This record gives sequence, structure tokens and C-alpha cells, in this order.
Amino acid sequence: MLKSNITKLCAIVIIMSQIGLLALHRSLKNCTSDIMTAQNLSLMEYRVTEHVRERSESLPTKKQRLPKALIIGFSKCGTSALRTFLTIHPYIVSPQAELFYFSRYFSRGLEWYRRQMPPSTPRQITIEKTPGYIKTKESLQRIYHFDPQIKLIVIARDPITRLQSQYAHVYSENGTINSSFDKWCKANGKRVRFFSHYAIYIRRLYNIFPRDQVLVLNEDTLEKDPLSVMRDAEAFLEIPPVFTPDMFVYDKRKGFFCFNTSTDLFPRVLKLVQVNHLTGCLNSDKGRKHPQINENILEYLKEVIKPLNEEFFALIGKRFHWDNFEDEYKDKERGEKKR
Ligand SMILES: Nc1ncnc2c1ncn2[C@@H]1O[C@H](COP(=O)(O)OS(=O)(=O)O)[C@@H](OP(=O)(O)O)[C@H]1O
Repeated sequence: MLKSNITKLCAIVIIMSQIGLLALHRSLKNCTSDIMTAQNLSLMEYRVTEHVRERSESLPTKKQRLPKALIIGFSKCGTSALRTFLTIHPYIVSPQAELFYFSRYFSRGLEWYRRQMPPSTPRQITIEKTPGYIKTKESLQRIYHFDPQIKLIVIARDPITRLQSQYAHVYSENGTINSSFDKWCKANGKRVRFFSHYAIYIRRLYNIFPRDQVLVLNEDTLEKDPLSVMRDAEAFLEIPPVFTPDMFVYDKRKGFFCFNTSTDLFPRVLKLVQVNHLTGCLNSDKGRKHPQINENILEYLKEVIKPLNEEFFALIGKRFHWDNFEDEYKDKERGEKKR
């Protein structure tokens, strides 16, 4: 009797110790994966992380969660490319559409907003982008009341190029611009200033949110070196760095960096974001032909905009090299790309 009780006790001790070992093994595994994610992951490791995302998609913990970060502006400054590129990060989910919740659709309520979000695991960050949020104090205050700790991303662009982009957006039909940018600029001096004075909006933003919750990016860098922008965003969002140089390639015809269609990640990219399945580029409503500017108007715009840019750079504490607009504009490759 005593012997059989001792045997039972031994069996229990052995089982318990095995369970303990298993738990220890699991926690060590988690620990190593956290250490791994703290380092720069190679493409191979990115695939492993992606595999984790795929598997975690069926986890019961997956549900629609409110955003922990927003891309709030400025319109026509590369907000779509930024959101699209970021969305392939395994730790990020993002709704495809702009939701205008904190501006136009606030009365629809928080539950409506939540229901627009893709399902995510507790580790993933939901990011929503609506470029107009930065434009009104009301939207920013609503965002603050929603979550005073939320992270905010702003991307800005040379205001002259931004004006051209906006103009092309409004006045293009079937790829043709149907009126004169020069005339529009002359007739809309007040609007030119209003659209180009980034400092007004950034100052208002800094009055509501601590600066370390705001990341200000440069569209020019996104165009020329998307990888470095992705890395800045990863660091700001405190997520593991997974982007690698081979994920993006410059597409001469589009004139922009696009997803590399020849990596084995591309089928996954197509499931996550809307890009051209043949080229890996953003759709044709991004990268439109810009209107011509005559010398006089260019001089006028430079004069009006230069002090506004200086105010903006002083405020954000960094300088973007937007003063070479003329060279860029005349750059042959750029001319070819817009044709
Ligand atoms: N990689 C890549 N692919 C395509 N487009 C790119 C890219 N990087 C930056 N851009 C620039 O993004 C400009 C559009 O900006 P937004 O997405 O903010 O426009 S919008 O406000 O959402 O309508 C768009 O402006 P336009 O060239 O005037 O169409 C692009 O210049």
C-alpha cells in the first residue's frame, strides 16, 4: 500500500516537473523571440515574423481594436504611400479607407469607429490615416480626449509641389490637366498661403500633444529612400525593425519606389494592401502628372513660401531641403516620369 502510494507520488512529481520544464522552455522561447525582434531582422527573419502573423490570425485574442497611432496629415504629402508601406509590417494593421471619424463622422460614435478596424492581436498596432485631421483644432482635441497618449505621424512636402499635386488632383481628368495652374495661383493668393503654412497646424498640434508623441516626416525622403522613413516610423512606434532594402524597388515608369514583386513576400503584400499586382506600385491616382509652372509664378511662390518654411523648420527643429525645388523640377528623369 505504502509502496504504491510512493510510486503514485513519484509519478506526480515527475509529471509536475515536466510541465514546469515545458513552461520554462516556452518562456525562454518567448524571451529569445523578443530579443530577436529587438535586433534588425533579416528578410528571412521577417518571413518568420510574417508566419507568426499568419498563424496568429486565427487566435481567439484577435479582435477589432481602436487605433494606437494616426497619420493625421498633410494631404497630398505621401500619406497613402506611407500607410501602404507600413501596413506590411507584421505588427501593424490599418483600414484601407480614410475614415474621417474625428472630423466628419464623429457623431457615428466610437463603436462605429472600432468596427471599421481590421482585427488585430494585442501585440499589433492599429493605425488609421485621415490627412485632414491635422487641419482643425476640433479634430485634434477630439483625438486628445480619445487617447492623450496616442502617437501621431505627420508627413510634409515642399509646399510648391504639394500645391501642384493638389491642383492636379482637383483639375485632372483622364490624366489631362484642364486649366492653368499659374492663373489659379494668381487668383488664389490667400489659399496658397493657407495650404502652405504648415507651422500654423504644427504649432496647434504641439499645444495639444507632447512633442515626443509626434513624428514629422519628409515626403521627399519617402520618395527617394522609403526604407529610411520606414525605419524612423518603426523606431517611433517602438516596433521591431523588419523592413529590408530588397522590399522596395524604384520603378522608372511610375517614378516612385514600389513593392518588389520578385520577392516571395509579394503575394502576401497583395493580400494586405491595394497595389498594382504587376508592378507593386500604388494605383494611378498617386503619382499624377503635375502642372507646368512659369518662371514668374515660381518666383512668386518661392518668395511667399520661403518664410513659411523657415517658421516650420524652426518649430520642428529640423530642416528639409526643399530649397532646391527648381533643380528638381528641371531634373530630366522627373520630367520623364511625369510624362
Ligand atoms: N511610393 C510612392 N508611390 C506613389 N506616390 C507617392 C509615393 N511616395 C510619395 N508619393 C506621393 O504621394 C502623393 C499623394 O499624397 P497622399 O497620398 O497624401 O494624397 S491624399 O491626400 O491621400 O490624396 C503623390 O502625389 P502626386 O504625385 O501629385 O500624385 C506622390 O507624389
